[in-house]
Amino acid sequence: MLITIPDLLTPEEVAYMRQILEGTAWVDGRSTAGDQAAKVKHNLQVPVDSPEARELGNIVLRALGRSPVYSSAALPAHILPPMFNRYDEGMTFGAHVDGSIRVIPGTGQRIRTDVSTTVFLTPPEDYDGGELVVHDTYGQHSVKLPAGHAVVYPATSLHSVTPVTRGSRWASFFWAQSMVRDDWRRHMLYDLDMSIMRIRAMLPDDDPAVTGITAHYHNMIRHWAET
Ligand SMILES: O=C(O)CCC(=O)C(=O)O
Ligand SMILES: [Fe+2]
Repeated sequence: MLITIPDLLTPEEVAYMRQILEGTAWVDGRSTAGDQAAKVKHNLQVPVDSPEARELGNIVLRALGRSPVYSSAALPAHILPPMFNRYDEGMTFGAHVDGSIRVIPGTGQRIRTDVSTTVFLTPPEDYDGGELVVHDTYGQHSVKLPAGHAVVYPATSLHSVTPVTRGSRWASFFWAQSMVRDDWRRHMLYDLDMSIMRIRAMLPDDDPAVTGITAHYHNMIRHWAET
């Protein structure tokens, strides 16, 4: 399941983040990649433990907290500190699967990466190439979104970023461990939640159809969630 979240960040947040990122030190992105990914990874990143990454990461986390769509799609139990990357002309990230377990810097806590997110920070007209391509059982999905928009996809999928041929593509990316580790179950819960919202727009909240389907949603979560 691939879900886009329009306007996760406000234009002011994007502008502020870009201004801070302009002045930060960028390092080779291979520093945080596993063996296979490192061989196909050619980008730059802000060091995870830098003050800038922490401050900007908190802005992203606050934005996620405002997004019912992110909560419903990811059902996050833990979110890793958001990271920041850029692809200048000629940079790319070949096909890879993200490492399944990551450690939260500083705490040593291990997180299972179930859900991946990219938040675009550069307007699409400012660069060519740089599409995020996600492979799933239905084929390949190419994603390039306006600045401030996010895409959420299963960390289990093979994905890549096509070479940037003009300009520079900046983004925030991060992983969450979901309360529901199985992508198909998360997908069903997300579809059900969206249907409940549509039904609630048509019927009063005390209608037995609304209470019944809402109870069913919560009982499925109770059945499947690990907290
Ligand atoms: O830049 C992106 O959109 C994705 C980055 C990525 O796949 C990764 O760092 O593992
Ligand atoms: Fe990745």
